[in-house]
Amino acid sequence: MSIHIDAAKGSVAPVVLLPGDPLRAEYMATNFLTDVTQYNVVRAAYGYTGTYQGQRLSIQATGMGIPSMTIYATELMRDFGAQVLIRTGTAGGLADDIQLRDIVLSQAASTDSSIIANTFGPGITFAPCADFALLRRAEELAQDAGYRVRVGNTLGEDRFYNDEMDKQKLADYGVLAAEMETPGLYLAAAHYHRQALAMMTVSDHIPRDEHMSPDARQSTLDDMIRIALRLGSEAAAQLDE
Ligand SMILES: O=P(O)(O)O[C@H]1O[C@H](CO)[C@@H](O)[C@H]1O
Ligand SMILES: O=c1cc[nH]c(=O)[nH]1
Repeated sequence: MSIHIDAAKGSVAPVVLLPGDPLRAEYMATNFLTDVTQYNVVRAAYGYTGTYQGQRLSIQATGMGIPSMTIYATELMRDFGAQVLIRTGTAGGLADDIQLRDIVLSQAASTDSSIIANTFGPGITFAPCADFALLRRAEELAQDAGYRVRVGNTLGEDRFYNDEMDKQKLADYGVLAAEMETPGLYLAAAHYHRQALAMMTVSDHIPRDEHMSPDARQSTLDDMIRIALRLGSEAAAQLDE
């Protein structure tokens, strides 16, 4: 067990999907996995392990924000041996041509967080980025399924409510969407030499003040969840080889 995950070693699979919302973790486990066991309830950060298309996968809620994400990502990799981490989140669109329901794959994660400076000191602006093999395969799976998918730079911001930040400028520089965890995930994965990818469904468009209805949110998240599960099960099969 670790400080925030009260589970026996071996109860977490090498491939872990990471929604922020614990209820999304429960929804994913209940609706998509078979032979499910719940391995964590500490702080209601639910964790489940089950089977998808013959492969053992885990789903761990990470909470909101980079500090929370880095706790779970670190403990999963350091204490439970997780090798592949796939975030299944939501995001607010920034770019003009992003629409609600799009799936965004975070190729690189810009941030206003201090974690980069805390890690590398002044003078270095480390660029947290996705594992390329996961990124390429996720895009392929989404394209093949006919989903609208975008790949690019995302913003992992420290504050959900932040009207001081010049988000228009970020959009002008190609940042597709904003969320709150991916820089922490990519930085932790780089530290432990593991593979990570963040995928987000666009649930809001920030400049246009658009928001997905609860029904649309549910069905569109299902599309992303299927891509993440398929990607995760392929990664698990490769780890077994
Ligand atoms: O839907 P999740 O995965 O929680 O992700 C997004 O939603 C939360 C904000 O509402 C933040 O955690 C943000 O990153
Ligand atoms: O961080 C987030 C997540 C969803 N929608 C937003 O506007 N921001």
